[in-house]
Amino acid sequence: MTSVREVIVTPVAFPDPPLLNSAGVHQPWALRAIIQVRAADGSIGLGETYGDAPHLALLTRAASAIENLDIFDLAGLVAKIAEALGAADAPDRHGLTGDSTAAKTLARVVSPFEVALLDLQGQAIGRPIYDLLGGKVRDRVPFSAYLFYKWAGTDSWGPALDPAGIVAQARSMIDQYGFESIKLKGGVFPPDEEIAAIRALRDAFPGLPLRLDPNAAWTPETSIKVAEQTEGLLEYLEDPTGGLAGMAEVAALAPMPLATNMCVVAFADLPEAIERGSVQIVLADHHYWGGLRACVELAAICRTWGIGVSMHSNSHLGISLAAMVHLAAATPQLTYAVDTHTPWQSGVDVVSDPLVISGGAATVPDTPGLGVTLDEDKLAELHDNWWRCGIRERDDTAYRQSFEPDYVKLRPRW
Ligand SMILES: O=C([O-])C(=O)C[C@H](O)[C@@H](O)C(=O)[O-]
Ligand SMILES: [Mg+2]
Repeated sequence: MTSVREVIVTPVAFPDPPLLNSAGVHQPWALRAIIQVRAADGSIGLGETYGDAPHLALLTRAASAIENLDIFDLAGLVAKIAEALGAADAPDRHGLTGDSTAAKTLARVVSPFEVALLDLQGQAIGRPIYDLLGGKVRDRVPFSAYLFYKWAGTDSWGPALDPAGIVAQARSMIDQYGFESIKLKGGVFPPDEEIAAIRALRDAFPGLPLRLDPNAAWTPETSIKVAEQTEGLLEYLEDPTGGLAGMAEVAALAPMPLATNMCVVAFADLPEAIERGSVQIVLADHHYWGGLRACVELAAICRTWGIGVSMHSNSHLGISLAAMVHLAAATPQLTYAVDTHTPWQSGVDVVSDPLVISGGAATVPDTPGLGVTLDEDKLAELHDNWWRCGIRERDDTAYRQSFEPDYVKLRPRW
């Protein structure tokens, strides 16, 4: 038996551009936590997750609870962490991935440890993680260009505050990464301006599928109007409005499918969503669904009910990217290009061999486990950033208010 000898949780911070969304604007540093699980034979499994202080406190509790666990005992992993957390809940402040509950908090805490144990299992048997998830159905995982309205920052992207700026951002991102599908983060400007940006993208990139995601910034009435005005332009409309009832109202009239990473964010949300017909596509995200295997289960439920599967992203580094690629490789139902914030991270990473997105896709690694290696020097540097940056919790609203004191987070706003 190979068991867990030691677990190290390291908070890190890396520069993040001023990206706008319906909660406010990204702070200058994004927080993550890097998990290292050292097995008795000396091998190390890696995981990556959110780095907000309340989440970090729970990760630390979980880390001590799993010492001596068999690396193949994933049921034991969940049981031990559930026992360590009790009814703890650590909601985030932005609400961009829906409401928090104790069950979702448990899923969020379990996730990076599950990835790290799968990494160890893969190394132990000499197989890539996708083989532990059922096998690879694709060799390349396509990603989408994830566009944001943004302020000028210290980054090289420049501001994007109108349709021309968004088209220029798309062009530059597509030139660098070869993306063949585009998502625009909306909910920032009045809907007419965002519709104009979508039209400008359609004119500039005639063949590429487009998505718009205002993170529940609109009422159902506004959502229906936008859906009508973007008929034929969007592959899907993501979270136009909040809640399963509101989404169902929109879905009944929208000419395109509705997708979500806000109203179906846990298994408990699925029965009502299915009954109401609230969404046609669910964005899986192993970071809050409870890990890679939980997302495979989610995809199976979606297949049963004829719901499509796409994949969500937050600001992340190369361990999460590798985990997302293994999951996407092993999920036949995932037929949409995956979201990623990778282009916004300007090459900063904690791994020495990050997966590369080129030609719009990442090649699935066939090496044992996750297929990426921690760079101790980079980890130390990003951990030092965490000490220096002073940010302990993501708060897009407060950061925007530091520039615009009258700003309030409103959902819906329009
Ligand atoms: O698809 C989404 O809703 C997201 O990716 C949520 C993220 O937090 C995004 O809005 C962001 O990074 O601001
Ligand atoms: Mg979304």
